[in-house]
Amino acid sequence: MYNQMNYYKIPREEWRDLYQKYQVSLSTEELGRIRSVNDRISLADVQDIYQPLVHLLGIHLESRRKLMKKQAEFLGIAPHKVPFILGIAGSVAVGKSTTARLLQTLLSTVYPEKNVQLITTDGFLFPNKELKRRQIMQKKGFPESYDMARLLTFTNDVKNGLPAKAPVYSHKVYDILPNKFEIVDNPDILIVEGINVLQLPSNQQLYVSDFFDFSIYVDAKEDLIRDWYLERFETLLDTAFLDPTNYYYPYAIGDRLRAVSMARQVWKTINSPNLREYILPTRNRADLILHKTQNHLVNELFLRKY
Ligand SMILES: Nc1ncnc2c1ncn2[C@@H]1O[C@H](COP(=O)(O)OP(=O)(O)OP(=O)(O)O)[C@@H](O)[C@H]1O
Ligand SMILES: CC(C)(CO)[C@@H](O)C(=O)NCCC(=O)O
Repeated sequence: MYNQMNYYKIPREEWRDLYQKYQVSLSTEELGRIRSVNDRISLADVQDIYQPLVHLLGIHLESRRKLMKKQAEFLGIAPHKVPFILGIAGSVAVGKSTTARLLQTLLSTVYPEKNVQLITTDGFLFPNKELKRRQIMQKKGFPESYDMARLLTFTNDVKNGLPAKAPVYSHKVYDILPNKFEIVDNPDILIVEGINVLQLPSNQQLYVSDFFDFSIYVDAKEDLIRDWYLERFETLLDTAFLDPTNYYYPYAIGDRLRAVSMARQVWKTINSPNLREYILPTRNRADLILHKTQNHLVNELFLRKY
């Protein structure tokens, strides 16, 4: 373990051994659930990286619960449930949603009595129509393309125990789906995943992360992330092939090399500048940085000291 500013830098081999004695072996059924999140997830990573992480999250959950109880006693009010919110940040295509779904599965396995819900901030993008009206269609994912006020209200409602509705974005349609919502109601744990969760909205006084009890930044070298983006793009083409309503259909039936070169261009002109200018600068706000290398394997972790 090394000291690095306000983080402990922990190599994989050390992290793996930290909580060894608490590790539980997963049943075939549990492994099946993990496989259904993404069948390429390394089971060595599940055991060596994500299981200790769930243990650490358990420590935070418990201390948060105790603090809330003591604070209620101090105020002389009845203790009430305050959902624990876990934020997951990082670049487009770095693997936030895969990490989020994996943690949802593991947390639900370790704490079967807890209701663990998950949303992505993609749903808080303005619809394409509004992006066009504002002439920022080429800035999808940049801070100005999100309705951050709505995301803040949503997070505030969840913390206050109110049912909250999150709009839904579809990669397949490349737009917000009209009249479709995810309802978050009475969770014990809510995972909020998105490129912007550690950003400060320009015209607001609050960070979304003010509502977080723990935050994770998923990190990797940009060249690798770009490759993962391009690989995912090709997978999207493979599924879009038979569906003319799919946004990617024209690319799927056209020349493959041209389609991939178009995706490279999107990376270069949209997702890469967004990463460098707006996402990467939020990394140092995270409580934990998960650093990935080839094949999404985690090689080191940075845990905030205080
Ligand atoms: N742990 C992992 N093991 C193997 N493959 C992974 C892992 N995490 C992510 N991937 C793959 O990397 C690609 C990007 O992952 P994912 O869609 O989860 O990223 P994301 O950060 O949520 O992207 P976006 O911001 O665009 O929604 C996908 O093709 C996914 O299958
Ligand atoms: C929806 C976002 C912004 C974030 O997940 C991203 O996946 C995206 O669509 N970016 C716009 C450029 C592109 O098509 O990749």
